[in-house]
Amino acid sequence: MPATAPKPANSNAAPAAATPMMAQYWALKERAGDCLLFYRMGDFFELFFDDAKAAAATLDIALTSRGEHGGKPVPMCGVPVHSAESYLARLIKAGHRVAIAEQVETPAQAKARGGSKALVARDIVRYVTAGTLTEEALLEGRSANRLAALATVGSANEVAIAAADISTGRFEVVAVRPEQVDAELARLAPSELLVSESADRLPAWGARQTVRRPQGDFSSNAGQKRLETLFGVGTLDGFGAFTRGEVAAMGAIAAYLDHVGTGGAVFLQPPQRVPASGRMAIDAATRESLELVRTMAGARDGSLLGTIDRTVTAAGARLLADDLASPLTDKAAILDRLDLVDALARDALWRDELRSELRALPDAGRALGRLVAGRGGPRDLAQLRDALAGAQLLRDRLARRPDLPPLLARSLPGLEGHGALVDELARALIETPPVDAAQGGYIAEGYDPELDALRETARDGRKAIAALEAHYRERTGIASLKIRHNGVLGYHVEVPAKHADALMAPESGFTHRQTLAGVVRFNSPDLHDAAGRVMQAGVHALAAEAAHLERLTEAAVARREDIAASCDVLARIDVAAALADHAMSHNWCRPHLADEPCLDVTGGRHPVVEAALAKSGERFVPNDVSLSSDDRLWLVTGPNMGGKSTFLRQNALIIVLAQAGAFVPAASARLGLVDRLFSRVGASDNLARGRSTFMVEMVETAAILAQATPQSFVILDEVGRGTSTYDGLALAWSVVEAVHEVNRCRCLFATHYHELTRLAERLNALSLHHVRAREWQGDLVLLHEVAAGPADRSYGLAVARLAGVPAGVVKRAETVLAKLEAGREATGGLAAGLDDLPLFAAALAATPEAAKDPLRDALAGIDPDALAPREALDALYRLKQIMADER
Ligand SMILES: Nc1ncnc2c1ncn2[C@@H]1O[C@H](COP(=O)(O)OP(=O)(O)OP(=O)(O)O)[C@@H](O)[C@H]1O
Repeated sequence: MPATAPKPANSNAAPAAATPMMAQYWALKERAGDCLLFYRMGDFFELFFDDAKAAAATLDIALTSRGEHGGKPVPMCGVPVHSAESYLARLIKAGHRVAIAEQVETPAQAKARGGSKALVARDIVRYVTAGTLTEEALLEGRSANRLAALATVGSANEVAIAAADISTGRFEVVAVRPEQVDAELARLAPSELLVSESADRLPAWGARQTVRRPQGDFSSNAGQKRLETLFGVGTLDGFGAFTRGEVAAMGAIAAYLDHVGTGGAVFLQPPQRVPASGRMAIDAATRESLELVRTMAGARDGSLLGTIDRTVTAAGARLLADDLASPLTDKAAILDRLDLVDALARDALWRDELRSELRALPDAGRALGRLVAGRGGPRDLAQLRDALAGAQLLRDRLARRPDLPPLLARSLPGLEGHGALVDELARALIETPPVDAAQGGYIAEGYDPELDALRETARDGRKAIAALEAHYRERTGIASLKIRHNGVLGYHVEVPAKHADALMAPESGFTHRQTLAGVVRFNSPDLHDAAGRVMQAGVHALAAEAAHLERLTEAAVARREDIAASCDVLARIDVAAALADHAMSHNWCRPHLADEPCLDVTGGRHPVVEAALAKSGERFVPNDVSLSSDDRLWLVTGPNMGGKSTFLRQNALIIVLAQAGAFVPAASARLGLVDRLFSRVGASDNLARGRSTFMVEMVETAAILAQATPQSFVILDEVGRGTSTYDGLALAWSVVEAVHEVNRCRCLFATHYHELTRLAERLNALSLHHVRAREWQGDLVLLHEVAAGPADRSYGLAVARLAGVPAGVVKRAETVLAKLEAGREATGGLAAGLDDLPLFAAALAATPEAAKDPLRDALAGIDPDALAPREALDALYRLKQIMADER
């Protein structure tokens, strides 16, 4: 949902009657565009007009008004600056973007500049947007937070997507075909997506925020320069050979980061090209229906990820989400991961040890992101210190182990080399420094003798002040005399009002400062001196600490790429150990990768359904599957609620897990690598995208038929049920035939159309299976067991009875059913006559689809008599362009 805060009526120019403040507000609002404008007023950020209404509604705070505009009160709301972060978090979550307008001079400076009435200058110093957050409070630790940009270059055939997670610096780019855009965006799931304002179509996949940016941001030439500056290199060649589209997409990210940070640094690692070929293609609809990392409702809990995630670090959790979202197709890479999980699965002691070490490590990746962005503090440096020290210890212990799995052995060097930085940070910082540097006190004693001396002076001064208090009590005889400190007066002497007279006397040595209801406050020359020493030493100490902080931050930032590499290794170990741990406690097995397209699973389970059943003490019934090139399409029938969908999905999930390099929920599993995975399960309404259920079903089915290869795996659940019986059956029939004859992929097809079972006689690689059920003493018992052969009947009425449909209605349905079945026997039923159909392949051959020829089509669409000369010339140019595009 993009933020929509329309500008006030005539925002381009303030009306003559506008106050200077409103004029300034409008100028800033004009620049903020559709972002909510946080306008700094003293200790508050204030919002006006529609911004105020939108923010007040989202934040549930009071909407008031300030002054008038055009005779009407100006709506206003405000949030305190010190707690602005939590309000920002809620606004961002609700889909808004926010522009922060700060005061950029002090009132004194304003006065010096423009006299006593001058307005303090304000400027937008930063934009807070979903994709560009680095604040810990605003981020979900266990999820990646990506900003993506979609660029199309030249002929629309080159599309590239760049994605950056600036909280960790990960920066990737992928070139895709236009039809892959949605799948790729669904994999990346960016929280903010940039598209050019000249793009004529937005991708169907909806980011939480889609932001249109100027066309110039997507220019590949400008992009190249921006990226070279960002990375401080003379050429991008060192990072890889990028296409123009890729450079344009990455450049758009760099331009946006410039825009939102207005100059602030961001942390991006050198971009990595993600080859579309090394990963399993999973389209957006399939991801959604399999609920890999989010449920259909958008929650992590209840997804595959939420169910199996046992990682102990936030970076591990983020990597596991990435792994599940993008399973591999490279056998060697999968085996590498599996070997590591296997080794950790076999050695529980080692696994536990590693996991407890990892658990103790802070999230160094995000701490580094904040430091690079200039928003880091002493606590972030301490997190780096602890994480990197931990990484080194881990490396040393791992290096001593014999038989390290190859992936781990190769990764070890990535954990080293931080010794000098860790030593420096260890000497410089106290054990647990504060998040914020403002109060000081984070640099350790003994690190800097000058700082120690300043602190000593301050301490001595405070001691002297304490001594003065005792001395004054004695001298005045007032036992309740106290020396206090506050922000306005600094150190002062305070006595109850009844004793004040003694100190008021001119010869007392005290100077009156303030009289309050019960107490009177004084100063004295000695106190003034001591306080001055304390204050001066304090100011100098703070400055010295700040200088150290800056230097240490620079030292850490200089090593950012090595630090990020170490974080990646730690995350990989965490993921493998977590998967091993889950596998062992749930009896999962290591999958075997075969060279031929097959899927042999014994005792397979659906991890999410199994976990849900376990909560209510129920047992999941494991099921087998065995697909090969001779028997690659299983038609699964059986009663509603019998477990068909569950069976289909569990096999898709087993494939995803196996190719992500994880163990799988089965007693044994063997599979040939899957290049593309498709799932069309259930007819969930997709009214949000403006298509009817049946339309969605057909669009997705069309995608499967167009793209599935013999290496693909497809699950189809009740295709055709969204339309009339005859249309549905006819479509289901021809889809099964096409999958069998043309796509030739492995496929599980669940259906209620009993008539489809006749296909088994005609299609030799198709076999019939059913989920078992029994009626016992009038009740339906669902066994959830998959068995060979077709279902004997559909049990629809028994399920209706089970669901509590009134007995009278079920009884009536039984009468109707008996009539229908009698009719079926007489006429041959729904599928009567299908036996005479020619085979699918033969039918296809008889109606070859005319080869597409856009030039011919365009020419056919032109009526020369109806064209003016100018239009005829345009038409000629169009034809030339079509020809050029085709080459
Ligand atoms: N193997 C199993 N073991 C135990 N319970 C199961 C199993 N499979 C499914 N179930 C239970 O049965 C319920 C229904 O399963 P599922 O949705 O897969 O049935 P279905 O046959 O696809 O139904 P419909 O035809 O109505 O879509 C599940 O929510 C689960 O509680």
